[in-house]
Amino acid sequence: MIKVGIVGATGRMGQALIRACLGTSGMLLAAAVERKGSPSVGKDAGELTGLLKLNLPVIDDLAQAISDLDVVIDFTRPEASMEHLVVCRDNGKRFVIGTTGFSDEQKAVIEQSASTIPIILAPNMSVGVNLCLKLLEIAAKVIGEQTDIEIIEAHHRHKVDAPSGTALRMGEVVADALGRDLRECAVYGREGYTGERDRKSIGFSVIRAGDIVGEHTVMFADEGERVEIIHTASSRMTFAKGAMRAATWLMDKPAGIYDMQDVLGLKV
Ligand SMILES: NC(=O)C1=CN([C@@H]2O[C@H](COP(=O)(O)OP(=O)(O)OC[C@H]3O[C@@H](n4cnc5c(N)ncnc54)[C@H](OP(=O)(O)O)[C@@H]3O)[C@@H](O)[C@H]2O)C=CC1
Ligand SMILES: O=C(O)C1=N[C@H](C(=O)O)C[C@H](O)C1
Repeated sequence: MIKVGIVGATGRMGQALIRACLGTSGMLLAAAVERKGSPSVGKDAGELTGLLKLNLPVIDDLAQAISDLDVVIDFTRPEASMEHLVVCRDNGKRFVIGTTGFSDEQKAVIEQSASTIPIILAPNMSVGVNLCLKLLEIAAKVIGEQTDIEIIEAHHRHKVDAPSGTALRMGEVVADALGRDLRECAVYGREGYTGERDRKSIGFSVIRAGDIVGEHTVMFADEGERVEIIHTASSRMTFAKGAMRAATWLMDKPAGIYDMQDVLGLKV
């Protein structure tokens, strides 16, 4: 059995992760961790998820449980994930990170830690989004130079980072395929007298509303025709199942930094 620790256990993704873990044969939910001061600490992880009692109380310190875990899955906040990274690194444990919104400095620390432990860092663990990333690479190479490229994403009202990690990764994939640097060509929202569009720019538009799980559209617009690659997530279970697949895949991997393209064998 793979012994799994889930941090952010009572969050939107944490709840889906617990359900996915319990529904995956070969996996054992061995720890459910929340932030210090959370009202969930001490309550049963199964009952909090609306399931049967698991006799697994939510704890508030990953370090308490780490020696008993094979892999830690973290969908929380960048600052929290950075703390959990240190616990995993110091204890030689595999780490699956779904959190988004990291700074460049935080990403550099994650990459350094991957010289010691195996880490998966992926802004979107759904199979469909990762297939879309591959399709985007092809589309950018075929029609990217002649088209205007715009990325539109929509998420629920509680999301705290923008654009989404997925939208940014989509932008990076397209920019890389075209030999552009996203840091130089990205345009984040437009307002006022903007002037005409810079043909080499990649535009980002963000919607935050209601309970939208996650929608991403990448538009390649020419005169006379337009290609759109669209992904719509209708349930968080798609991300949670991807995280279980990632954790299982990581079990026999050496130290290093990986993403879902590695897990799904899409890197060629
Ligand atoms: N890679 C992927 O496929 C996906 C990634 N995400 C990303 O996952 C992250 C979480 O999203 P979501 O579940 O919607 O957010 P939520 O706010 O619902 O959940 C985050 C959870 O983390 C908890 N938390 C915060 N700090 C700590 C800490 N120090 N230790 C332990 N737990 C902590 C929060 O507790 P409290 O609420 O009490 O503060 C909360 O329960 C986001 O960055 C999101 O973008 C989301 C979906 C898919
Ligand atoms: O916060 C979310 O909900 C999601 N976040 C991820 C992101 O930022 O890309 C993935 C997914 O779209 C849901």
